[in-house]
Amino acid sequence: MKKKRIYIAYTGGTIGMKKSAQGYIPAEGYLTQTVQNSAEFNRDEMPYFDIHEYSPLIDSSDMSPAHWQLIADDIKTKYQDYDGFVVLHGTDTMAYTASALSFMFENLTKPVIVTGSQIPLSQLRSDGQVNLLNAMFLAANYPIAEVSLFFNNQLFRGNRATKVHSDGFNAFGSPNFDPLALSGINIELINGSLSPFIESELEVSEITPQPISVLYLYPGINTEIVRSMLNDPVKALIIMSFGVGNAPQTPSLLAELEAASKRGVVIINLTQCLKGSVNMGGYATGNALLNVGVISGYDMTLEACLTKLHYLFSKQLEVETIRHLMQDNLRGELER
Ligand SMILES: NC(=O)C[C@H](N)C(=O)O
Repeated sequence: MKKKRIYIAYTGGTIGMKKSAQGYIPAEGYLTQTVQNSAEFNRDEMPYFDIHEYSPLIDSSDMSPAHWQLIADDIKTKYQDYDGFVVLHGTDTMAYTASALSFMFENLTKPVIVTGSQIPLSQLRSDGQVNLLNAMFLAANYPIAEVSLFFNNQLFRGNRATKVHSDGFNAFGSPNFDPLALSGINIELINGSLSPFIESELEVSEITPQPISVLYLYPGINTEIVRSMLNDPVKALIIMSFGVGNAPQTPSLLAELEAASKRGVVIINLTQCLKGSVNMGGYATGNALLNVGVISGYDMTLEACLTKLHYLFSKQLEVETIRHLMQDNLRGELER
């Protein structure tokens, strides 16, 4: 069988960092040289690969929608020349980028796997080699045509993954959707299916920064705070609510939400709980939100919800269409 070719878009993150007086910082050229010169990455069983090192390399806390666009456009340019794509990325906002890419790509017929590490390759006990090696191997030999995130021997659907551990190797989870694949002694497919080879033209949607507020509810929250989060130019508010989608029934707070919804702000209800879905029919406290025009985000992650809003608002659709599509399953990001 013909050896596969993998394109590695290296955007930054801990994986290629080195120590400095201020803490870890991205180190130009270090990762690229280390991987190119490593016997392990050049074994016969491994695919051919090219690494494109972005300039500047960034800590993923500095990622923005403009970077999502850069990565998506980069992959589009190389799409016909490679069999699969790996995006090397910092872990802090990795789930946002994976979610954003999942919405931006239409007709994806090749795997795009986002990965990184918790300890730099330059340090002892790094998880970088295992993560990158597996991501490349999976992209070449287990092509699942979607945007996924590989970490700690698990391949997750990108728009279902979320960072759950700040300093463990098991940094990511996918609380509402079992992994696409597990990498143990054998590679085991769980929710992923291997894609038949189809020649197709990749479409990339443009994404532009959107003014979106995220409101994390807590007992005693006052209406002033909520009002300030709904001020112009805010186009959408994501409410991180209690339990199955409940909020305090304070009349002034509900009135603010209703007024905002009536003037076209898209208000979405997500749960603060890591696992499970929103059901605004469960309690009167949730039903009150439904009655003032709040829509359900079901079991979406915050990352999926926020990037989906960016994607839909960038298309300049009618607000009603956006409300409708936010509740539809577009890329496997939610289950109703
Ligand atoms: N582990 C990491 O990659 C964290 C780093 N701050 C980043 O997100 O770029």
